[in-house]
Amino acid sequence: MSASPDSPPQPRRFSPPGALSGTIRVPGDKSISHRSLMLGALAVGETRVTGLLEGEDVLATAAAMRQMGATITREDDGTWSIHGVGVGGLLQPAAPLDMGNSGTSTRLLMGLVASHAITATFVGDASLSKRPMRRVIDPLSQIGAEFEASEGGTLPLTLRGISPAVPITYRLPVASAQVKSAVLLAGLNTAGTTTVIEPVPTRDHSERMLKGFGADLSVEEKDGERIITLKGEAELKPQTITVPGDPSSAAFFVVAALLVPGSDVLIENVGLNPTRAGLFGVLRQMGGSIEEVNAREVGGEPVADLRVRHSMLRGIAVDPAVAPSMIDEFPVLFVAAALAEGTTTTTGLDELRVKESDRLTAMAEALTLAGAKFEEHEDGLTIHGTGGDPLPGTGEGAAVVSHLDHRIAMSMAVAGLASRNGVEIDDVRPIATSFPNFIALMESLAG
Ligand SMILES: O=C(O)C1=C[C@@H](OP(=O)(O)O)[C@@H](O)[C@H](O)C1
Ligand SMILES: C=C(OP(=O)(O)O)C(=O)O
Repeated sequence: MSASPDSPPQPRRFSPPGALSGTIRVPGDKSISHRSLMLGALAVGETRVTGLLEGEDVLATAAAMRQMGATITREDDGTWSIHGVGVGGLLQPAAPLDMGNSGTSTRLLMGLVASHAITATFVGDASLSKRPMRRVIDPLSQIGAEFEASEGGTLPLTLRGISPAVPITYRLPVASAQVKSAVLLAGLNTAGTTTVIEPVPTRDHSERMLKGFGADLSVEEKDGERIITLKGEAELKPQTITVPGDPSSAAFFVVAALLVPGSDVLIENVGLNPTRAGLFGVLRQMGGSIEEVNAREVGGEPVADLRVRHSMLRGIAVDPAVAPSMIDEFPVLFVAAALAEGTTTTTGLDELRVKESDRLTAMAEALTLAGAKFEEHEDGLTIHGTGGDPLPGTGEGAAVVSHLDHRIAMSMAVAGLASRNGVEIDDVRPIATSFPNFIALMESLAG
């Protein structure tokens, strides 16, 4: 699978498989994989990474870091080796940085470039070129970087970094780990103290990993807010990193096992950082049988194996406060809710409208086509579940539209497993951005 514009769309039908059973291991965490490459590229010496996610988004980050001077190689056993250039040592890229479909690559790399005296042009695919970049342009302009971008603040854009940059204190206007990380990464090569105030906590991989690489970073909690302080002109020390499995990828198989009658599945090595694991708590609240076994720590992150068994789910009102800890998991939660008993309400999800697609409208359209019942609101969906009956599925000649969004494609693949007639998806190429072996793992569980 490749989302390269040169290859034609790949439609595919996902049909009810019978019970799912067996043991699988999902690929490495996407957020941690991006950050391993970026921080490794800024350390002096060799960083070694095992379990790196080899999806298109992460490979776009690797290519960009190479364009800016890092030496990054994959060894035959799958270990990645990164020789960094040192903080302040990024080189002027000779060509535009192609970010593909990846918001994380774009926003975090904009932070890195902003405090180096280099100029970079960022380009991306049709989905990424619609996504808002003003949220990083604003704080990075405050440090002194300059931008040439369209009125709407979208890609393609050119960023002229500055060194020395001005250290800032920035209060996040949106709950976004990407914006937080962009400001912190810019702070690495900025003399003085950079502070980010986070009114709503988001995934904390940047903080954990910056500390792990030896940056002087501290986090204080005050009046329910997180205040993150980073001392600049850092010297990062190379690390040996084991990337835990991605909970956002495990989510699809957790929901599939809950929905398909008779299923009993073990998903090994799932990262359970509390800023990421919100979905599993919500599914348990709905009555889902998800057991954590062999809880341990991998690469400084909590990890466990998840045993998931088919369960009758009940609709609930999902607390909007958990949204940041499961922000990428709502599309597949909507699928779970579509088969629950009673009504599930979700609110506070405006951010879903600016992901790879507008995930509220895309899921509303896709679930309608598959026969689910719900209402779309400004900031969420209300879903009326079937009470455990399979969804009808898509009819002859009808295909759900994935809008270049891997999570829409994978969520509707799960809906197909839990349907009577199967679900046809217009294009499964986007799945390769975050989960290249998704279909192979699904087939292995279906026996
Ligand atoms: O920092 C990260 O690695 C990510 C942050 C989130 O985006 P936002 O910062 O836009 O919420 C998430 O949706 C994305 O998949 C990965
Ligand atoms: C939103 C996502 O990723 P990104 O912002 O990196 O494109 C995602 O993986 O669901």
